[in-house]
Amino acid sequence: MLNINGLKKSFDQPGGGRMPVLDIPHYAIAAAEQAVLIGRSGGGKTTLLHVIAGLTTADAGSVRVGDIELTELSEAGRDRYRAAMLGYVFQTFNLLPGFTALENVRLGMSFASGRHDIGRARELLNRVGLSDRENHRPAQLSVGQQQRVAIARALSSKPKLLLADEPTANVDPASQQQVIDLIRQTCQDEEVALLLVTHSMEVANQFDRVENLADINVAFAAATGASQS
Ligand SMILES: Nc1ncnc2c1ncn2[C@@H]1O[C@H](COP(=O)(O)OP(=O)(O)OP(=O)(O)O)[C@@H](O)[C@H]1O
Repeated sequence: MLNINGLKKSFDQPGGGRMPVLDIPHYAIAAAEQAVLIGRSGGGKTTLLHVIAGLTTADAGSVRVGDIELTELSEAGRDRYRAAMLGYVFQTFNLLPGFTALENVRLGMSFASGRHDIGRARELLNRVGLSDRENHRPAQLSVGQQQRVAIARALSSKPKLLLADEPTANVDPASQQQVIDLIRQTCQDEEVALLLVTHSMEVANQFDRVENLADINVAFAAATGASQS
Protein backbone atom coordinates (compact mmCIF):
# COMPACT_ATOMS: atom_id res chain seq x y z
CA MET A 1 0.00 0.00 0.00
CA LEU A 2 2.80 2.43 1.00
CA ASN A 3 6.21 1.89 -0.54
CA ILE A 4 9.06 4.31 0.06
CA ASN A 5 12.44 3.86 -1.60
CA GLY A 6 15.47 6.14 -1.48
CA LEU A 7 13.48 9.05 -0.06
CA LYS A 8 15.48 12.19 0.67
CA LYS A 9 14.26 15.47 2.07
CA SER A 10 16.22 18.44 3.31
CA PHE A 11 15.27 21.97 4.33
CA ASP A 12 16.91 25.36 3.81
CA GLN A 13 18.51 26.60 6.98
CA PRO A 14 17.98 30.18 8.20
CA GLY A 15 21.76 30.70 8.27
CA GLY A 16 22.25 29.20 4.80
CA GLY A 17 22.82 25.66 3.58
CA ARG A 18 20.42 22.76 3.78
CA MET A 19 19.79 20.32 6.60
CA PRO A 20 19.02 16.73 5.63
CA VAL A 21 15.97 15.57 7.60
CA LEU A 22 14.95 12.37 5.81
CA ASP A 23 17.12 9.76 4.10
CA ILE A 24 15.06 6.60 4.11
CA PRO A 25 16.40 3.73 2.00
CA HIS A 26 13.21 1.71 2.37
CA TYR A 27 9.97 1.74 4.32
CA ALA A 28 6.70 0.03 3.48
CA ILE A 29 3.28 -0.63 4.95
CA ALA A 30 0.99 -3.35 3.62
CA ALA A 31 -2.70 -2.83 2.85
CA ALA A 32 -4.72 -2.49 6.08
CA GLU A 33 -1.55 -2.84 8.18
CA GLN A 34 -1.17 -0.71 11.32
CA ALA A 35 2.29 0.75 11.94
CA VAL A 36 3.59 3.12 14.59
CA LEU A 37 6.58 5.44 14.43
CA ILE A 38 8.26 6.80 17.52
CA GLY A 39 11.43 8.87 17.75
CA ARG A 40 13.11 11.94 19.12
CA SER A 41 11.74 15.43 18.71
CA GLY A 42 12.97 16.96 15.46
CA GLY A 43 13.75 13.53 14.01
CA GLY A 44 11.53 14.07 10.96
CA LYS A 45 8.31 12.21 11.84
CA THR A 46 5.96 15.00 10.84
CA THR A 47 8.04 15.74 7.76
CA LEU A 48 7.69 12.10 6.71
CA LEU A 49 3.90 12.21 7.18
CA HIS A 50 3.77 15.44 5.16
CA VAL A 51 5.72 13.83 2.32
CA ILE A 52 3.40 10.80 2.34
CA ALA A 53 0.40 13.16 2.35
CA GLY A 54 1.81 15.11 -0.58
CA LEU A 55 1.88 18.27 1.55
CA THR A 56 5.67 18.45 1.16
CA THR A 57 7.57 17.27 -1.89
CA ALA A 58 10.52 14.89 -1.66
CA ASP A 59 13.92 15.94 -3.01
CA ALA A 60 14.61 12.46 -4.37
CA GLY A 61 13.35 8.92 -4.30
CA SER A 62 10.06 7.15 -4.75
CA VAL A 63 6.91 7.37 -2.62
CA ARG A 64 4.15 5.07 -3.86
CA VAL A 65 0.71 4.80 -2.32
CA GLY A 66 -1.23 2.04 -4.01
CA ASP A 67 -0.30 2.46 -7.68
CA ILE A 68 0.22 6.22 -7.40
CA GLU A 69 3.77 7.57 -7.55
CA LEU A 70 3.55 10.78 -5.54
CA THR A 71 6.80 12.24 -6.79
CA GLU A 72 5.38 12.38 -10.32
CA LEU A 73 2.21 14.26 -9.40
CA SER A 74 1.52 17.95 -9.99
CA GLU A 75 0.14 20.02 -7.12
CA ALA A 76 -3.39 19.45 -8.43
CA GLY A 77 -2.63 15.75 -8.74
CA ARG A 78 -1.49 15.66 -5.14
CA ASP A 79 -4.73 17.38 -4.09
CA ARG A 80 -6.72 14.70 -5.92
CA TYR A 81 -4.58 11.93 -4.42
CA ARG A 82 -5.18 13.28 -0.90
CA ALA A 83 -8.91 13.51 -1.47
CA ALA A 84 -9.18 10.01 -2.91
CA MET A 85 -6.68 8.00 -0.88
CA LEU A 86 -5.75 9.70 2.33
CA GLY A 87 -7.09 10.57 5.77
CA TYR A 88 -5.08 12.75 8.16
CA VAL A 89 -5.64 13.14 11.90
CA PHE A 90 -3.72 16.09 13.30
CA GLN A 91 -2.43 16.73 16.79
CA THR A 92 -4.46 19.95 16.87
CA PHE A 93 -7.66 18.50 15.31
CA ASN A 94 -7.93 21.29 12.65
CA LEU A 95 -11.73 21.37 12.71
CA LEU A 96 -13.44 24.37 11.12
CA PRO A 97 -14.78 26.42 14.06
CA GLY A 98 -17.82 27.87 12.29
CA PHE A 99 -19.22 24.48 11.30
CA THR A 100 -21.04 21.84 13.30
CA ALA A 101 -19.63 18.37 13.97
CA LEU A 102 -21.77 16.92 11.19
CA GLU A 103 -20.75 19.65 8.74
CA ASN A 104 -17.07 19.14 9.57
CA VAL A 105 -17.38 15.43 8.77
CA ARG A 106 -19.28 16.14 5.56
CA LEU A 107 -16.66 18.67 4.47
CA GLY A 108 -14.07 15.91 4.71
CA MET A 109 -15.76 14.01 1.92
CA SER A 110 -16.74 16.86 -0.36
CA PHE A 111 -13.39 17.09 -2.14
CA ALA A 112 -13.22 13.37 -2.70
CA SER A 113 -16.59 12.63 -4.17
CA GLY A 114 -17.93 16.05 -5.04
CA ARG A 115 -20.94 15.37 -2.85
CA HIS A 116 -21.84 15.31 0.80
CA ASP A 117 -23.00 11.84 1.80
CA ILE A 118 -24.95 12.71 4.92
CA GLY A 119 -25.70 9.05 5.66
CA ARG A 120 -22.01 8.21 5.83
CA ALA A 121 -21.29 11.32 7.92
CA ARG A 122 -23.99 10.30 10.43
CA GLU A 123 -22.76 6.70 10.47
CA LEU A 124 -19.23 7.89 11.29
CA LEU A 125 -20.40 10.25 14.01
CA ASN A 126 -22.38 7.38 15.46
CA ARG A 127 -19.30 5.17 15.31
CA VAL A 128 -17.24 7.71 17.27
CA GLY A 129 -20.08 8.01 19.80
CA LEU A 130 -21.20 11.53 18.92
CA SER A 131 -24.62 11.06 17.34
CA ASP A 132 -26.07 13.36 19.97
CA ARG A 133 -23.52 16.09 19.23
CA GLU A 134 -23.89 16.46 15.48
CA ASN A 135 -25.13 20.05 15.68
CA HIS A 136 -22.47 21.17 18.15
CA ARG A 137 -19.66 23.39 16.92
CA PRO A 138 -16.05 22.52 17.95
CA ALA A 139 -16.01 25.10 20.79
CA GLN A 140 -19.07 23.36 22.24
CA LEU A 141 -17.28 20.00 22.36
CA SER A 142 -14.68 18.65 24.77
CA VAL A 143 -11.19 18.19 23.32
CA GLY A 144 -11.66 14.42 23.27
CA GLN A 145 -14.92 14.87 21.37
CA GLN A 146 -13.23 17.26 18.93
CA GLN A 147 -10.58 14.68 18.15
CA ARG A 148 -13.30 12.06 17.64
CA VAL A 149 -14.99 14.36 15.12
CA ALA A 150 -11.61 14.79 13.43
CA ILE A 151 -11.24 11.00 13.22
CA ALA A 152 -14.69 10.72 11.65
CA ARG A 153 -13.77 13.47 9.18
CA ALA A 154 -10.46 11.79 8.28
CA LEU A 155 -12.28 8.56 7.47
CA SER A 156 -15.25 10.16 5.72
CA SER A 157 -13.88 9.82 2.21
CA LYS A 158 -13.06 6.12 2.70
CA PRO A 159 -9.28 6.53 2.49
CA LYS A 160 -6.87 3.67 1.90
CA LEU A 161 -4.28 5.15 4.26
CA LEU A 162 -4.78 7.07 7.49
CA LEU A 163 -1.94 9.21 8.84
CA ALA A 164 -2.25 10.16 12.51
CA ASP A 165 0.27 12.64 13.92
CA GLU A 166 0.31 12.40 17.71
CA PRO A 167 -3.48 12.16 17.84
CA THR A 168 -3.60 11.92 21.63
CA ALA A 169 -1.09 14.69 22.43
CA ASN A 170 -3.72 17.34 23.15
CA VAL A 171 -6.46 15.06 24.42
CA ASP A 172 -7.23 14.70 28.12
CA PRO A 173 -5.91 11.45 29.62
CA ALA A 174 -9.40 10.04 30.07
CA SER A 175 -10.09 10.32 26.32
CA GLN A 176 -6.71 9.14 25.06
CA GLN A 177 -7.51 5.45 25.11
CA GLN A 178 -10.87 6.07 23.47
CA VAL A 179 -9.18 7.97 20.63
CA ILE A 180 -6.65 5.17 20.06
CA ASP A 181 -9.31 2.45 20.25
CA LEU A 182 -11.42 4.33 17.70
CA ILE A 183 -8.56 4.79 15.27
CA ARG A 184 -7.48 1.15 15.55
CA GLN A 185 -10.94 -0.36 15.34
CA THR A 186 -12.23 1.85 12.54
CA CYS A 187 -9.13 1.28 10.44
CA GLN A 188 -9.50 -2.46 10.98
CA ASP A 189 -13.21 -2.46 10.13
CA GLU A 190 -12.76 -0.34 7.01
CA GLU A 191 -9.47 -1.99 5.95
CA VAL A 192 -7.55 1.26 6.09
CA ALA A 193 -3.77 1.13 6.52
CA LEU A 194 -2.57 3.22 9.46
CA LEU A 195 0.66 5.08 10.10
CA LEU A 196 0.56 6.62 13.56
CA VAL A 197 3.22 8.83 15.13
CA THR A 198 3.35 9.11 18.89
CA HIS A 199 5.62 10.09 21.76
CA SER A 200 3.63 7.89 24.12
CA MET A 201 5.04 4.43 24.75
CA GLU A 202 1.73 3.58 26.38
CA VAL A 203 0.09 4.17 23.00
CA ALA A 204 2.88 2.60 20.93
CA ASN A 205 2.95 -0.59 22.99
CA GLN A 206 -0.61 -1.39 21.98
CA PHE A 207 0.47 -1.98 18.38
CA ASP A 208 2.23 -5.01 16.93
CA ARG A 209 4.48 -2.97 14.66
CA VAL A 210 6.46 -0.15 16.29
CA GLU A 211 9.62 1.35 14.82
CA ASN A 212 11.89 4.18 15.83
CA LEU A 213 12.29 6.56 12.90
CA ALA A 214 16.03 6.68 13.64
CA ASP A 215 16.23 3.01 12.64
CA ILE A 216 14.82 3.60 9.16
CA ASN A 217 16.07 7.15 8.59
CA VAL A 218 19.81 7.49 8.08
CA ALA A 219 19.77 11.30 7.54
CA PHE A 220 21.06 12.22 10.96
CA ALA A 221 23.55 9.36 11.09
CA ALA A 222 25.04 10.67 7.83
CA ALA A 223 25.09 14.26 9.12
CA THR A 224 26.84 13.22 12.32
CA GLY A 225 29.40 11.20 10.39
CA ALA A 226 30.07 14.09 8.03
CA SER A 227 30.53 16.61 10.82
CA GLN A 228 32.95 14.32 12.62
CA SER A 229 35.15 13.70 9.61
N1 LIG B 1 9.58 24.03 6.61
C1 LIG B 1 10.73 23.80 7.26
N2 LIG B 1 11.82 24.56 7.03
C2 LIG B 1 12.99 24.31 7.66
N3 LIG B 1 13.17 23.30 8.54
C3 LIG B 1 12.11 22.52 8.80
C4 LIG B 1 10.84 22.73 8.19
N4 LIG B 1 9.98 21.77 8.65
C5 LIG B 1 10.69 21.02 9.53
N5 LIG B 1 11.96 21.46 9.61
C6 LIG B 1 13.03 20.88 10.43
O1 LIG B 1 13.05 19.48 10.18
C7 LIG B 1 13.36 18.77 11.38
C8 LIG B 1 12.30 17.68 11.57
O2 LIG B 1 11.04 18.28 11.94
P1 LIG B 1 9.74 17.39 12.19
O3 LIG B 1 8.65 18.33 12.55
O4 LIG B 1 9.54 16.52 11.03
O5 LIG B 1 10.20 16.53 13.44
P2 LIG B 1 9.36 15.57 14.38
O6 LIG B 1 10.11 14.29 14.48
O7 LIG B 1 7.94 15.49 13.91
O8 LIG B 1 9.43 16.35 15.76
P3 LIG B 1 8.42 16.38 17.01
O9 LIG B 1 8.45 15.00 17.59
O10 LIG B 1 9.05 17.40 17.92
O11 LIG B 1 7.07 16.79 16.51
C9 LIG B 1 13.42 19.79 12.49
O12 LIG B 1 14.77 20.05 12.78
C10 LIG B 1 12.77 21.03 11.91
O13 LIG B 1 13.37 22.20 12.41
